[in-house]
Amino acid sequence: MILVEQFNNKKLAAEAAVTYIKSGMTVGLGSGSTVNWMLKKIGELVQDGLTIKGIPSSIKTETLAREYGIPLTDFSNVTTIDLAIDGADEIDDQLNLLKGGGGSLVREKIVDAMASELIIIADQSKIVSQLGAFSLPVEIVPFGFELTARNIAELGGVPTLRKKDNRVFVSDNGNYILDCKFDNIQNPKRLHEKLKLLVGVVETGLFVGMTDKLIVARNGKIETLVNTR
Ligand SMILES: O=C(CO)[C@H](O)[C@H](O)COP(=O)(O)O
Repeated sequence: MILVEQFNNKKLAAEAAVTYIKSGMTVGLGSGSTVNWMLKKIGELVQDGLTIKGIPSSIKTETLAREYGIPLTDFSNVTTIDLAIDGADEIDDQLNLLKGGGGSLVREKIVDAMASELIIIADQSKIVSQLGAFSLPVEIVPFGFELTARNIAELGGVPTLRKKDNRVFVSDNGNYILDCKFDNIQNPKRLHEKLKLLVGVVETGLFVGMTDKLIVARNGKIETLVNTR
């Protein structure tokens, strides 16, 4: 039997988030396949007269945004981002995130952290009770990566150097990524802090306490959760 997904939940969540974008805004553009649906929709709205400026969080997003005709800007021209919309690999019930499956975690974190509001878009497959089934991406400086990997292993992770097409994957920032298996990340903030203290670590895929709103599509229905912290 072939199971065909009845609804495109990523597309639904992305299009629901776009309704929060208003003309005049500077919008942080996340990365990933869910965000790509958002870019398509923003492109259509721009054709219809929406005036925004986007700040992309990856070269892939930048390329696609340009193809869709979305006007872009950068940090030399803005002091604030009104709204950022991004995807995630895992989302826990505190709306903490595990991100970086697409390898864009550093730029995503910079864009998301700068935004006055961060909306996360996802289908239901991303909702978990505890982060960590997905290996945690950690971006590291290439020099001495073997040592950084050993130090991460001492914290209880099992790091694997990310490869693509049989070559070491290199991020948009020229760095490597270690996908680190931690069984059950019980305290994401603490783990993030410990990893950040290791020399050679640039950034982790743990986005703790950053989400303002989660838009998740489940079986064709949208649920919106607002972080009231
Ligand atoms: O963190 C990310 C990329 O670094 C993405 O947001 C995350 O991987 C979600 O991707 P998708 O929408 O394709 O499931």
